[in-house]
Amino acid sequence: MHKAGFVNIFGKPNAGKSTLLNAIIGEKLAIISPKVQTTRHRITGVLTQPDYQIVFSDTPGIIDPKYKLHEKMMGAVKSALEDADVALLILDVKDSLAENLELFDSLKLKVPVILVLNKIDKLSKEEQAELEAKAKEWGKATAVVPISAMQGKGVKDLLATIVKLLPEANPFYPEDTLTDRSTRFFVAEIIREKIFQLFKEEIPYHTTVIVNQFQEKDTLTKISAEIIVTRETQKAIILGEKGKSIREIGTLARQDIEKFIERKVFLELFVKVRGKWRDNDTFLKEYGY
Ligand SMILES: Nc1nc2c(ncn2[C@@H]2O[C@H](COP(=O)(O)OP(=O)(O)OP(=O)(O)O)[C@@H](O)[C@H]2O)c(=O)[nH]1
Repeated sequence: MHKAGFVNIFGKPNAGKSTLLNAIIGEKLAIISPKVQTTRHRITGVLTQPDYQIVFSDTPGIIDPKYKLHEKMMGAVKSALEDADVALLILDVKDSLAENLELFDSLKLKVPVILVLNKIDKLSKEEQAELEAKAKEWGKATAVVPISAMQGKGVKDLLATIVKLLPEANPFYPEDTLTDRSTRFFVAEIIREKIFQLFKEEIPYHTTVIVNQFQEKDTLTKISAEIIVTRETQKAIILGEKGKSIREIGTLARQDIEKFIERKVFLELFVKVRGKWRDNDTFLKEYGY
């Protein structure tokens, strides 16, 4: 009997959705940073085993639609709600349980729910047992599974729990598929990740990245990308003194892209100012939101 289905991962920003997805798929699919709202797109990761296939989506953290960009992100959350076989609702164990449950209640889910308690490496055994008991009292989850996505703890149990809830079906994707996103997309995400890691406060939130050129040459892959910001002052910060900062972004990103595509990479980065890209529908479309 073969099982297959779609599983969506929901949770507040920083709950650990991307880390979990990466732990499951075993490749660096989603970018990870300690700042909130790094994940802006739905990312599908596909796990294929002899007797099952799970298609995962990592949705943007649940947030208020303050900007148009945020509205699009919430759109992604809603569309994910409608097409899953199982929903993983994930929370940070150090965050308020009541608040998270209230948020999950507001989603009005009609699919089976697995409540995932993440970051248990931050709790003692007693604290974990107490939290699990409280989480079970919620009553709306088919299962409550404690994990540490970072350490890979509990991930096997979680997979077994998911598989039990999946319908009988043939695989949806060929067995070597890891994701339906293009390499270009991941390249842009890796560059964005470096910006998140290197710059403080609001800079990363005013930034997007587009890959303009992706050319496979004989000995290397030539990539040219634009970093889009909203103000000249931000451009100056991204460039840094005598281009020091952008060179740093470039070096770090190139190393990771080389690991990801397993080829030598020549990476060219440009910074462009596009005022208010976050509130402009045409730009948002062009940048893939
Ligand atoms: N201690 C600990 N930290 C974790 C664990 N899982 C994730 N983190 C950390 O929590 C932070 C957020 O993780 P992400 O996976 O980016 O969270 P996310 O839910 O995808 O966040 P958004 O992209 O903002 O929606 C990162 O600093 C992770 O390293 C865990 O099991 N234990």
